[in-house]
Amino acid sequence: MESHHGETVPAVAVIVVAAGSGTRLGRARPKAFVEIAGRSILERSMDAVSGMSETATVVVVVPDALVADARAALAAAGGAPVIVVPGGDTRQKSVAAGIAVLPEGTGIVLVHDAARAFTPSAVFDRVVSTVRSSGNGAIPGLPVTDTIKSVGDDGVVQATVDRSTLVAVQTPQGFPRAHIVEAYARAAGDFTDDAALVREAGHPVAVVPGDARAFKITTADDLERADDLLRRQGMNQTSIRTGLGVDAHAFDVDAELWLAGLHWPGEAGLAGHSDGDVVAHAICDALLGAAGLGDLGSRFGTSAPELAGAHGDVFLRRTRDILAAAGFTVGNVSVQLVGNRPRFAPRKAEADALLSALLGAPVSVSATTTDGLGFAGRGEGLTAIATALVTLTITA
Ligand SMILES: Nc1ccn([C@@H]2O[C@H](COP(=O)(O)OP(=O)(O)OP(=O)(O)O)[C@@H](O)[C@H]2O)c(=O)n1
Ligand SMILES: C[C@](O)(CO)[C@H](O)COP(=O)(O)O
Repeated sequence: MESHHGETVPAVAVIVVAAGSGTRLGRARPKAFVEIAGRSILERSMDAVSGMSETATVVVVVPDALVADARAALAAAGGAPVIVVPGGDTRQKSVAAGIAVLPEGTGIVLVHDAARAFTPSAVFDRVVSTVRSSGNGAIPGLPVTDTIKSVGDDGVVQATVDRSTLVAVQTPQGFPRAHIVEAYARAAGDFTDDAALVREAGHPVAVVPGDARAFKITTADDLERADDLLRRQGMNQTSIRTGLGVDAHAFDVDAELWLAGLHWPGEAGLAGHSDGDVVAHAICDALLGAAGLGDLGSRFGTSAPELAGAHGDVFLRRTRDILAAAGFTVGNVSVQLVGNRPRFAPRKAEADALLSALLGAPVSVSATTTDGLGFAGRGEGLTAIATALVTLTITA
């Protein structure tokens, strides 16, 4: 996919595997079609996919006998069109059926268990952003909290396993398309997750933070847990707030340029008490404003000697921590840089990845000029305008 500024942004596809029978759940219907409080497990999973920050192609893999029903139900639910295909008799075969119908131009593939019906959309975004910035696979995982034992056939404990290197992995699992296509083409044997195949094919896979709500509905107890979660969500109120931040600095030809947290060798710098990084400063103002927690000036005034010459990442980390301490979660940030130089597009992906990692949420920076108008058009300085979305959950 070609972006406004000419750089290539890999298009994302999500394969939702929903073709399992749900033997361990023990219901008459295949598991993904079992309802929780009036909506099927599959429909609830689709909510998380629709909540992703970027639009993805969605492929849903269902039992052969339910393809027509699923097509009708998903079309009736509205939203973007979904490709529905029949699965196989193992999860791996169902994923392979989804891979076979991926459209041309897909660059990043996420595979998600429909059975993880309450996975927050932020987990999908986190996986996409890590695959995009690293060029390798990424899977969500949680630390193992129980003591783990290996046990012999006789039921007697053999050893205590060191859990410090263990992680319980979830979905969505994301990969560059070439890695997962190669891994499935070479698959020898049946594996329980996609990362295992991709590792077998020799590609690295990173673990990113998972989420307790991404638990897999496997047994009847898990259905009860799902009911409880819905009840608790009904009692919690999430407040969504947006904020706007604007910053401008004049060029200083004797200074080094730091912009969007990056060093730009050979470019004129920006004048200021700190390093003048307008992108970082506008983001901080947008975040603080959204949370009603002041602004850059009141939080990090020019009287603070330790902030003289400070780089943008210092302000971003501090702002992130101020919001987290007050209970806010950053949803996403969008920034537009206004000015003639530097040419931003070649380093957009690098800037987005750095800022997203700093804030733990998707950040997208774009750039534009003013057709020669105003101080930016005359090449006297730079402006950045940022918007931020933050959420605050109040538990009743
Ligand atoms: N042949 C299969 C088996 C599993 N899955 C999907 O893979 C995910 C994870 O599998 P699991 O939870 O183990 O589902 P089931 O195989 O249905 O469960 P069981 O082993 O209890 O039968 C589920 O969303 C399931 O629908 C699939 O698409 N095709
Ligand atoms: C893909 C998976 O959900 C990651 O935890 C898991 O491996 C599926 O395993 P199952 O044996 O099919 O339940």
